[in-house]
Amino acid sequence: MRRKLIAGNWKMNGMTADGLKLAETLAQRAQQAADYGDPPPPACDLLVCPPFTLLWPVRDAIVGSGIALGGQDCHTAPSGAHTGDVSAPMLADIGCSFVVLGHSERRQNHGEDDATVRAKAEAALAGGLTPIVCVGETEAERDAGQTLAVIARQVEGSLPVEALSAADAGLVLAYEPVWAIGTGRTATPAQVQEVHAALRGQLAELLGPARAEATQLLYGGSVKPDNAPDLLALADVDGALVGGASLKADDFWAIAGACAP
Ligand SMILES: O=C[C@H](O)COP(=O)(O)O
Repeated sequence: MRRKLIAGNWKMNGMTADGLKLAETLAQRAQQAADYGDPPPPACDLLVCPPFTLLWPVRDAIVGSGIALGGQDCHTAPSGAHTGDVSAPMLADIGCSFVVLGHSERRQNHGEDDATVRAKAEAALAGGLTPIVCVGETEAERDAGQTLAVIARQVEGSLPVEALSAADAGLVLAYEPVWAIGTGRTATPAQVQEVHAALRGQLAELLGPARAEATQLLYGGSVKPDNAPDLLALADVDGALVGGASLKADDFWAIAGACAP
């Protein structure tokens, strides 16, 4: 049985006061749920991925709450002359256990291709982090009937298969249709399940059936409290990568609460 993961990708949002308030609110709720069962603890793991500037204060705000911390990107190298970059060991050092890689905004805005994403995922594994590798088709690709082919190509190119096999480590795969990110347009449950089932099948080919069954597949793209129950009930959806709604404690908590026990 795969436990669900609800991950908040704060993207480039939050000054110190905002980020701290959000993190403290989530931590208080998680603590209260764990201590008193009121509200009941969500039947999922929680993860927040703030911008680099907020990692330290958010780490301190959520310590002991059970909420995990993640970065939004990392470099392929562990250290060196890479101005403006942050490495996987640095993220691990500050308390991160996850890192989001290959998000479509990085692919589009920073020209990251599959090979780069794969190298970053290898670096993340070597640095002790669990990579959350993102894939997703554009609207034009979906309209052209290329969705499954595009996703398969991205997975083939982005997944650090050898490193995963060698390290016996895990990763999380996130399906994020580009046309659904930040648009308020969510993929239908049928569209999501079709892609996630294909992802599970491809993982079985690449990593073997047991690891494919154990790998968490997240959906991302305008996940909100009202659509979360239907999406999270799908057979091959093991959680959500939440953008905009993760910036509101009530919404993020409600999405987590939509995970069936
Ligand atoms: O990483 C998160 C995704 O890009 C989804 O963002 P969104 O929930 O604002 O659509």
